[in-house]
Amino acid sequence: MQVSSVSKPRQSLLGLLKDLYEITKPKVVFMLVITAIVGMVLAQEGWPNGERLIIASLGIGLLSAAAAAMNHIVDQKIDAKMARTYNRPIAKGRVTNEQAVGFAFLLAGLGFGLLYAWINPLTAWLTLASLFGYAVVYTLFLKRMTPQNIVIGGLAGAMPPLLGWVAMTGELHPFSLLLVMIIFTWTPPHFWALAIHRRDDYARVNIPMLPVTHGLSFTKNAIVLYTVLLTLVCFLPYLVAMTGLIYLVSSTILNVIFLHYAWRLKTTESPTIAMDTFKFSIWHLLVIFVALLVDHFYLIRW
Ligand code: HEM
Ligand SMILES: CC(C)=CCC/C(C)=C/CC/C(C)=C/COP(=O)(O)OP(=O)(O)O
Repeated sequence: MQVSSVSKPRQSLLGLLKDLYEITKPKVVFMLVITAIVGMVLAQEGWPNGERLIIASLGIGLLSAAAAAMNHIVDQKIDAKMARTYNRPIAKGRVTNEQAVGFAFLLAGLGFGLLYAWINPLTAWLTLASLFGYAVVYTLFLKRMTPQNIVIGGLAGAMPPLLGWVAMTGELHPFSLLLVMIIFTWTPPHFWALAIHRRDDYARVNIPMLPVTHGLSFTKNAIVLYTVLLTLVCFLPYLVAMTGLIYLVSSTILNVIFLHYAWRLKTTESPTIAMDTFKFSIWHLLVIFVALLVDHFYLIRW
């Protein structure tokens, strides 16, 4: 049999599975599911029904993973040109468009079906809307159009606590919106810190991220302002008696540290401070959501 010299070597099944796993952005999806679970737990007294919690987490996780895979499909050309992303499976051609599209729709169908059949239609539709918000509205349009891309697009990634809450109760509760607001105001400092570090990457592919369009100084000020806003938003769950002192003390300490990072990012020239701030942002959100859980079970009011 003749093998064309231009044909790519076929990769093993294990290699393909690893690549498909990678395009689901597993660490991000893990974090999204944690925030959804916190929404589920806070929706009632004590623990929610275990089986319902697992199915809802699976459904929200599958739709988030599908959204991430769609982001890889839409962004493959720019991913191929950026130092951070050039080795991604679709950008490199290790996963074909047909494979990726089939995989993304399979995950989306499974996730939607699980939520619709076993949880409730409202959760299924809202989660599908979040997928659409991230994979289409953010990735296909906003990302390429405006430096406010991640502020508006961040709403999709902020939705899981509300999705989790609706999964348990079938209703939209204002308390769940406070959790959405925390992630919504956290997203700009989370991402812009990374975008400062990767500014040249985004400039090369003409993606109008804030440090490219408005410069470093403007972006650093915006990070400080959003971190102040985040700190204020984090007081709200305590002020409306949704949470107790464990949450208040934990979130305040975390926000003071985040503010310190943001201030150092603005005022020092350290080459590592932008990435340090980005990395801290992930721990910050994770610990705040763990604190919400602990607070739910060991409520201390003052
Ligand atoms: C529009 C909103 C967002 C944007 C633009 C954004 C951007 C990014 C980017 C570019 C990375 C990759 C950094 C790298 O490759 O080293 C990243 C990593 C990460 N993001 Fe975000 N993010 C957003 C929202 C979120 C949300 C809502 C969450 C979770 C609640 C989240 C959690 C994470 C985590 C856990 C990582 C680390 C992943 C890893 O180490 O592989 N992000 N984010
Ligand atoms: C159903 C549901 C809750 C959907 C939300 C799905 C989701 C994966 C949200 C996370 C947001 C995120 C990682 C944005 C980065 O995209 P980017 O294209 O700017 O980053 P990249 O260059 O690393 O791909």
